[in-house]
Amino acid sequence: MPIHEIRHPLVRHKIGLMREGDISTKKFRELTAELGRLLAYEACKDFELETVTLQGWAGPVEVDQIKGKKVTVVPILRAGLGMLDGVLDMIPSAKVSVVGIARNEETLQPAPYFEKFVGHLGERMALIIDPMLATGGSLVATCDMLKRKGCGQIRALVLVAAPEGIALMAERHPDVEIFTASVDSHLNEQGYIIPGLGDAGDKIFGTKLG
Ligand SMILES: O=P(O)(O)OC[C@H]1O[C@H](OP(=O)(O)OP(=O)(O)O)[C@H](O)[C@@H]1O
Ligand SMILES: O=c1cc[nH]c(=O)[nH]1
Ligand SMILES: [Mg+2]
Repeated sequence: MPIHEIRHPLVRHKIGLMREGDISTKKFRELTAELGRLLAYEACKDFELETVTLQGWAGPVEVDQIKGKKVTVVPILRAGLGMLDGVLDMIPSAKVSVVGIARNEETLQPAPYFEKFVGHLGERMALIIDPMLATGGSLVATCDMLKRKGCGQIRALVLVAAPEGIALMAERHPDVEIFTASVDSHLNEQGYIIPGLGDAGDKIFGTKLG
């Protein structure tokens, strides 16, 4: 399963800024959207082009256009919503499918609670978005759902990935390519990524207690 850790300086800089312990909700949210944009840019870089002829200002001109690519972006609620606007800035014609999964904080198992997929998933590439790939349970469950609906082309965009989650995806969904701003060190006993970002959902929505 290919894992693409994007080493572009803008990505390295922005993911670094997100690690500041007392970062504001506003800043965390802005950086999440910006990195969503940059990861989407990378995830589309092998899309096929075709040449079409337009009437330009000085006569006919041949230009490149993306060849009939149908995409559905799949945010995993809640935290995945933080990346959605940035990804749609890059792929404005994409349809959006939504999956709700809550990770049980004791067992770390994913508990799906919502799904609403667009049609014709067999013809679309799914771009799953979620800031955090920790144990991998939530991403594996989302890929399971998409494949049950007939989706055969899946990519995942995550801000930070733990080796444990990458390994689970390699075992369960080796065909799914993952694009990330950082492969981090490990998970702590509570299943949080170290050094990581903390609880991304709480930071995006401002629900952190205390
Ligand atoms: O790889 P995993 O071990 O499954 O953990 C990662 C998941 O946990 C977080 O969501 P959470 O369940 O906390 O929900 P939230 O987005 O509503 O905060 C995160 O956004 C991922 O979806
Ligand atoms: O480090 C982690 C792990 C799961 N979910 C998060 O938001 N952060
Ligand atoms: Mg959370």
